[in-house]
Amino acid sequence: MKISVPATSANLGAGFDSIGIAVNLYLEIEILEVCEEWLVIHELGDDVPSDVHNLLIETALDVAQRFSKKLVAHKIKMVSEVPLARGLGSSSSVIVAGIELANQLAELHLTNDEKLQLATEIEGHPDNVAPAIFGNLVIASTVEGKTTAVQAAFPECALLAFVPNYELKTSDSRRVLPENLTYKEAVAASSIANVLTASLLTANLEKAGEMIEADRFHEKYRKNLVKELSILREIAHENGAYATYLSGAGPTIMIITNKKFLTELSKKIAAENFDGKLLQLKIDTAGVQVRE
Ligand SMILES: Nc1ncnc2c1ncn2[C@@H]1O[C@H](COP(=O)(O)OP(=O)(O)OP(=O)(O)O)[C@@H](O)[C@H]1O
Ligand SMILES: N[C@@H](CCO)C(=O)O
Repeated sequence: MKISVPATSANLGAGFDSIGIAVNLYLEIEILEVCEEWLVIHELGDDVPSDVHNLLIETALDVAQRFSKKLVAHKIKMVSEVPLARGLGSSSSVIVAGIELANQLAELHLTNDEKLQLATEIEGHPDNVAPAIFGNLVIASTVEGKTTAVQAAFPECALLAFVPNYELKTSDSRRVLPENLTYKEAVAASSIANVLTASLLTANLEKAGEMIEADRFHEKYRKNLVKELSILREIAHENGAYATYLSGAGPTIMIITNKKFLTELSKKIAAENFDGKLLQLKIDTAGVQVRE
């Protein structure tokens, strides 16, 4: 049996901790034979455990335990196209895969809403795990432990991601955020997020782009952590793009543009010779998938 989970790009600026999209890079796990001890075969480097301490197995065991079930240890093959700690939801992809692993092995028959509730409790916020489960665009809210989400189609466009050659852990990127916002600032920031959502749902990418870049929740606090952001945003503006935002906690920078500008925009960005990869991505509409 194989389980695949898409990468995700969270926040879209003003949708901080709430809005995310699924994109076409995948984590895939294959469940192989029963073993004495859990074994995860992967090529993700020495920092990613291959035993019971791998986040995949930790998540699956945690979920099984919540339903008073025991899982039999298996050998698992894990292959991931999702770069680690780059703002494309690598931890969420493995958490969603771990929930699905428990779901399949312990026959829990979880609904997507139940998977989302569990995934949000484990990840801490819903904006990556929700699109990883449902696919497409998801707008979600978690308040006092209860997660509510709405999935929708993302407007027709092209996505260009610049993935820098350095890691930025979500925990480090959250450390620079303020503890509190004033009431006035919170109202302003959430009103921008409301118009962003309405613009996305009415396929108005010009207005959505304005609202993405008007974010007041996180990018201004994080911009010094990702020096390429302001330069790429300027290039994107000069080349007709709708919006540029810090994908998740960064350092990946996502550009939303009309397909007709993609080639020229890619050339202009490549000319900057930044250390990293430029990826043309598409929206994944399927979310987590299980195949025999
Ligand atoms: N396939 C994997 N197997 C095991 N652990 C993983 C895997 N992918 C990611 N992780 C764990 O998640 C950590 C990265 O999580 P982090 O939240 O910092 O970044 P991210 O999820 O890639 O980015 P973001 O949440 O901003 O989109 C890795 O350092 C590793 O510990
Ligand atoms: N909303 C989260 C996404 C990364 O996990 C953040 O920006 O910190």
